[in-house]
Amino acid sequence: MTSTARRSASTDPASDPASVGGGPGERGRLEVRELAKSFGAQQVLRGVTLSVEPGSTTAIVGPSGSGKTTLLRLIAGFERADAGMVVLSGRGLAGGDEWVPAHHRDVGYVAQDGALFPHLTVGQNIAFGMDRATGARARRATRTRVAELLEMVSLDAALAERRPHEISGGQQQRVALARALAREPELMLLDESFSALDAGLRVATRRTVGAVLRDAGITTVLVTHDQAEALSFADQVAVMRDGLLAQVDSPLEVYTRPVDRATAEFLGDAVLLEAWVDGDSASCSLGSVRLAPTTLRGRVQLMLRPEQIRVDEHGPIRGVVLDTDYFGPESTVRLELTSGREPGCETSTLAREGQVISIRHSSAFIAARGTELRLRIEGDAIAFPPNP
Ligand SMILES: Nc1ncnc2c1ncn2[C@@H]1O[C@H](COP(=O)(O)OP(=O)(O)OP(=O)(O)O)[C@@H](O)[C@H]1O
Repeated sequence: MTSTARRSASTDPASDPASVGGGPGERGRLEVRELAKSFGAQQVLRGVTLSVEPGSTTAIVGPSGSGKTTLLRLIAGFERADAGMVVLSGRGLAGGDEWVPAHHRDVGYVAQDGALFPHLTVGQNIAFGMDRATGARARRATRTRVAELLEMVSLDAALAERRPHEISGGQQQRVALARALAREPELMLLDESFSALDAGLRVATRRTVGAVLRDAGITTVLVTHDQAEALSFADQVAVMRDGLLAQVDSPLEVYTRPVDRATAEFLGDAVLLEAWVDGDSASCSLGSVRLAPTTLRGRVQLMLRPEQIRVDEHGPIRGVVLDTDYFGPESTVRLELTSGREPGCETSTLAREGQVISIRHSSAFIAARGTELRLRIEGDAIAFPPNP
């Protein structure tokens, strides 16, 4: 766990904005403390604490209805929390006696559909948030700034004269970002901002937007339900479940060291096996598997990512292909484990012929049903408490 995550997991509710994080001098530092919010009888946020370093990017992921958008709206100032506080650059925005309205928060917000004004041109949309310019010189300055902002988001300045329906969805999202950037916010909130785009455009737009925000040093919080997007876009991933953050860590840590089974399964496919801890390894149907550090003892549930189980002609584990799910560069192969370990290879007391596992495999070679493959495990497995 990173130091940021450890701080984020703290339950110490600070009441003085200036004492939170790095204090007033730290432009762009976001601190969210113990935020709670209910709608009627439904408690949607149950004490969310999160630190975002200045200029860094955090992705909030979680299942539908877990409270991601509500958290973002509280940070933006579109809703009031029942308890807790929001501090940006050492300035209390919400909590205690503090309340700064949304339009005074130095916070940019880009919605899923961009929410451009359809009756205004692209240029007018971008200029909307800028100071009202009067006089020829001020109008020229606005035009120059609009052109700069269009260039910043990799759009041709000629698009300024078009209306939103005359440009593509990806271009609309970039215009929405340019409009939000025009106000030079300290914090940018992206609410499912790439979800409406198709796969290729989505990756390209995400990359451009990410680079613009990083280069401008703007602290960014992205809400997404897309795990791959969160892992690739952010410096820090916050996994939300039932109104709480289950884990806040680097993308690598949350994926390879998830704190519990639900987090592991939410972030990607998981191979889960009954196992028995034996020192720093565990015995399971795949034999003896090295464990990531754990305090658990005895019976556990073991988690491996499918890509950790590799096809290797000298591997000690054998399985017969049941079927293959092809999806472009990779396939998921379902295998039934068979006996017949190599001499000298430890036989697990939990070894079970007939157990079915899924692995990920390069699609360059598609194994036909009935083929016997030999396998080995790469890296450490994670131990979770056993199923009750
Ligand atoms: N203004 C509101 N009034 C009543 N209930 C609300 C309101 N806003 C959100 N909710 C409820 O709060 C819960 C969390 O909603 P929220 O939009 O924060 O979840 P989410 O994690 O962003 O979900 P999704 O990924 O589907 O957008 C949902 O059950 C939702 O119906």
